Amino acid sequence: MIAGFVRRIHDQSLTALAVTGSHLIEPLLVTVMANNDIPIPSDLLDRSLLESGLLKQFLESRGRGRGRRGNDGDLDTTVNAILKDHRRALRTWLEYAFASRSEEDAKKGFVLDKNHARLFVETFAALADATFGNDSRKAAIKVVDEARKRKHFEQLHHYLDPRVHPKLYYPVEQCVSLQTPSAQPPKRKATASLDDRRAKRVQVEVEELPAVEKRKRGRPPKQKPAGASQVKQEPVPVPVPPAKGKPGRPRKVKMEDVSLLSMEVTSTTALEASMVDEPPSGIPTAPALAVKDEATEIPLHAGFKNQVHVMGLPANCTPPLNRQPCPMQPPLWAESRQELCEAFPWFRSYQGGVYFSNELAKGYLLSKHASLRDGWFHDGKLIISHGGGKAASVTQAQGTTKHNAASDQKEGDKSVRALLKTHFAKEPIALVIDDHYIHFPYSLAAARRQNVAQHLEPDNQNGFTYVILGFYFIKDVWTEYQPAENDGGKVVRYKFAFQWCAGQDDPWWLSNTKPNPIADSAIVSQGRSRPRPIKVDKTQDRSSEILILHRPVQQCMLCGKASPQVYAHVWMCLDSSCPAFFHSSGQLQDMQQENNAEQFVNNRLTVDVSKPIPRMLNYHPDFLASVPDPGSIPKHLRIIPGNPAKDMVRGKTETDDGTGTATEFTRGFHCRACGRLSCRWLWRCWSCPTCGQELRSPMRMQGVRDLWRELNLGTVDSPRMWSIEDQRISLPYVSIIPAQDGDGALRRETFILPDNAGRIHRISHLRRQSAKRADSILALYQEEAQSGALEFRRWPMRAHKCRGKLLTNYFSHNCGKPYNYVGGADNTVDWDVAPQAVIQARELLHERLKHVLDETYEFNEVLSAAYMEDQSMAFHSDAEDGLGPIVAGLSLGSPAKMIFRLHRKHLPTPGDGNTGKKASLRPNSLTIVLNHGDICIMDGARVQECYEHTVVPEGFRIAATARQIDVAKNGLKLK
Ligand SMILES: O=C(O)CCC(=O)C(=O)O
Ligand SMILES: [Fe+2]
Repeated sequence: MIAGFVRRIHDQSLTALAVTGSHLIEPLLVTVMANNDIPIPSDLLDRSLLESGLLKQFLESRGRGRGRRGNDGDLDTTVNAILKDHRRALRTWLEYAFASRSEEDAKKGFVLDKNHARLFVETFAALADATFGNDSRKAAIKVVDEARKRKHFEQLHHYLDPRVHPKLYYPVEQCVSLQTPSAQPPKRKATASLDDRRAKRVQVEVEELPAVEKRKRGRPPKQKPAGASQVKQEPVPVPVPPAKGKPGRPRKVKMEDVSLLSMEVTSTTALEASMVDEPPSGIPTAPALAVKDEATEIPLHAGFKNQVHVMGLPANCTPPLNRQPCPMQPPLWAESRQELCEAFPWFRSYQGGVYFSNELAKGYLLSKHASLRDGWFHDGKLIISHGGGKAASVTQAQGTTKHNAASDQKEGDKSVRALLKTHFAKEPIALVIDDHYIHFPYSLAAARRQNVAQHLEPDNQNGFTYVILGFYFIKDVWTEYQPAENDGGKVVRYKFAFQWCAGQDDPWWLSNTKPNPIADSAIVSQGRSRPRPIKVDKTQDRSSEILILHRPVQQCMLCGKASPQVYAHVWMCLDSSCPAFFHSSGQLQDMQQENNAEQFVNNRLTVDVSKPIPRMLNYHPDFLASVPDPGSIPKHLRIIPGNPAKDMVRGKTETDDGTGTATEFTRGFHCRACGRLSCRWLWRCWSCPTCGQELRSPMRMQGVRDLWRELNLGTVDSPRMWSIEDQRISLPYVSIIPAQDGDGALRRETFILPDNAGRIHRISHLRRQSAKRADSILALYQEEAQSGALEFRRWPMRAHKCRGKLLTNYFSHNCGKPYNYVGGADNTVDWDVAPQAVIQARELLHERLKHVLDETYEFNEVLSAAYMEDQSMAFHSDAEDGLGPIVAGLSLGSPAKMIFRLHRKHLPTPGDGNTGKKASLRPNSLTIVLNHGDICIMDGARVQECYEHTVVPEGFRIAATARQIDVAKNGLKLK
C-alpha cells in the first residue's frame, strides 16, 4: 500500500513538486521510496541528497535495497512507523530545508497532495511553524489550520511532538554517527551508489572538506584580492576531480553550497573551523576590513560547543543542539503572560514583544520567530534580535481567518521609536525570554519538567514559560532586509544588539550553583520596585545618527550615509531609505554604472555583479565586541521586584491610602523562595502558586463613609445618576416605596428595553445614609474575607488570547449552585457552609424583590465579586444555561457604573446611525450608577439574550449578584 501511495504521489505530484521545489515533501518521498524499493528519479534524489548530507547518509546507512515494511494494509500504522523511524533524519532535513529556502521558494508555499501525503506535510508544517518562525510561518499556518481538523494529525504529530522528543537540534555526535565518516569514507560510498551527475556534485563537497581542515592546521589564509578598486570579482571556478572516470568540470560555488559544506564537516572542531572560513569566492569582500583569520576568538559558552551550522543563521550564532534542562532555577520566572505583566514592572505588555512607557522601551521579549541573524553571543552577554513587530500574522474576526503579510518596520513605529530612544538615552532595558526562544543554551521546557517533580504543583504544565535574563543596554541598532512572504519577498527589519549591563552579577545562567535571588545582592541593590522615571529630551531626536556607531564605518556612495561593518564578508549600506540599502555591491554597481561609475570605483567597493546578497552572513567579530560604556546602570535599580506589602507599609507609593485595596495591591508578587512571579490571585494575601509562600497583605476595614466620594461620572447627570444612550429606551418609571425596615424609604426606577427585551430596575435609598443593612453586610464581607471564612480569589477565564492562564480582573466567590461563567464548580461552596455575608446579602435581595416588585423569588446562587481599585468586570452577559429570568445584584462600597449595550446580532439594521460591527464601535445603550446599598435587577431572560453589561467601580467595591440556576440544564455539578 505504501508503494502504491508513494507511486500515486509520485505520479500526481512529482512534477508539481519539482516545479515548486517544495522542500517539505521531497525528503519524505525519497525516504519512503528508498525503503520500498521504488526507483527514485535521479533529479529528485539529486536535489534531496545535495540538500541534505544527513539524509543521504541516513539512507545509505539504512541500505537502499531493503524490502518493504509494514505492508499489512494498515496504512496509518505503516506511515507512523516510518515517520517514527525516520524522524531524526526528516527533522534534521527540515531544519536545513527551512533555513535554506530561497526567497522564491518561500513565496510558493507547499504542494499538497490528497489523502495521506497531506498528513506528512501537515506534520512538517507544524514543526516548521514551531521551529523556524517567520520564514515559513504563514504557509505553515495555512496548512496547520486545516490539519487540526483532521483526526490523524494528533496521532502523527505525537511522534514529532517537542514534548515527546527533544525539540529541534541533535548533538553533533548523533549527526556524525549518521555520517560515520571514518568508517565509510563519504567520497567512495557516495560515488559508488549514485549516478554520475550526483557523484560529481557530491564529490565537490567531499573534496572541499579537507581544505577546511588544512586551514585549521595552519595553512595561511587565501590572499584577499589585492587592490581595493577592483571592479569585478569573477566567481572562482572550483575544479572538480573526475568521478569514476568521468571528466570533471568546473563548478561555481554557490552560497547554498558553502553552507552545505559546513554541514558536511564531521567533527565539532571542524565545524567550528568552518564557521570562520574565509569568504567563499564570489562573495563580495570589504577590502578595508579584512576578516580576522582567527574569528574563533568569539567566546562560546559550553552549551554551544555541540552545534551544527544551521543554514540561514550566522555561523557564529547557531543555536545550541539538544539543549539540556536548565541546571539552575531562574531567579525570576513566570508561568503566564499575565503573571509576567502583573509582577514584573519592566514588562507590562500583554501583546507584542516590546514594553514601553513614556516612549522609552523598558522590556523586550525574545520569543519564537527569531529571524535570520538573530543570535546569542558571548554566553548571552550580547544578544541580537529584530525588534518592533510587523511580522506576518493571522487574525481571526467574525469567523474568518485573515493572513496579514509582514511589512517593513519604520523608524516612526512605536516600538522601534521606543527602542531607538532607549538606545540613545543609554537606558537599561530588561530582557525576557520565553520557552520558544531557540538561542538560549538550555531548554526551559525540560527544566520545567524537572521542577514539576521537585515542587508542589503536580499539574503545572506551563512553568518557566517566561524567564527574565537581566538588564541590558542597546549597544547598536541597524536595519537590514529579511526574507518575507509578502509581495516584495522581503521586509526591512530593525536589528538591536543588547549588551549585558555592567553593575549586575554575571548572568545567572552562567553560575554553577543554584542562585538564591534574595542573597543575590549585586542584582538586587536596594531600592524602589518601580522603574525610576527617566527624562527624555524630546527635542533631541538623534535617530538619524543611528548608523554612526562605534565600529569602523564606510560611507555609502549613493546616499552618503555611513554604515558600520556589521557582517564579516561584505559591507552594505544599512540606511533603509537608500536605494543601495542591503544590496550586494553588484547591484550597487549596476546603479552606479548608470550614474557615476567613476565615483563608484573610487569608493573601492568590491563588486560581483552575478551574485545576490548572500543569505548567510556572519557578523564581523569587531562588531560583536562589547562597547566599553554603553550606559551606566543606576545604583538603586533592581531587576527583582520589591515586596509590594513592604513598600506599602513604608508609605513608599503615592497611591497607598493604607486600605490595602489600592492599585498597588493588585500587582503581582515575586516569590523569594522559588523565583516565580505570580498574580495577586488571593484577596487576603499574596501567595506563590508553586511553593505556597505567602505574603500577608495589610488591609484596613473600610466603611462606606471612608469610600464616599464626589461622583465624577462624565455624561451621567448626578441627581439622576443614569443616562440613556439608546433613545428607544424610555425615561424611567419612578416610584417611591415606603420604608419597611430600618433602611428608610426606597426609590425604584424602571427602564423598559426596546423590542420586548425586558426591564432594568434600580432600587436605591432616598437618603444615602440610611443604607444600614448594606453597611453591616459590607463590614461582614471584609471581616470574613480577612479571616478566611470567605475566600475571594481570581479565577481563570475560559476564553482569551494570552499565553497561560488569564485570571479575571476581579476577585470572586460563588455560593450555592455552580456558576459556569466564573470558576464553575471549583469556585462554589454549598449553602450549608456559606459565609454570613453572602447569606445576608441573599436575604436582603429576596426581601427587596418582594417589597419593591412584589416578586417571590428564590435565588439559589450568589456570585460575590470584590474589586480593588482599578478593577472591573468586562462586558459579558449572564448567559448561563438554566438561568432563571431574574438576576439581582446588591452593590456595596464605592459607586460603580453599570453599562448595557446590545449584542452584535441585535444591533438595529444598518443605516439608522446606531450600528457598528466592531465591539469598540458598538454604542452603549444605558448607563446606570450603582451606589452603596443599591440593587440592580435585570428582569427578563431576553435582557441577557439581547444585551451585555460591564461594571466599572470607582474604587473598592463588593457586589453580590444572585440568580436562579437550574442545574439540570446547566451541565455543571457541585463538586
Ligand atoms: O455588580 C457587579 O459587580 C456586576 C456583577 C455581574 O455582572 C455578574 O456577576 O455577572
Ligand atoms: Fe453579570
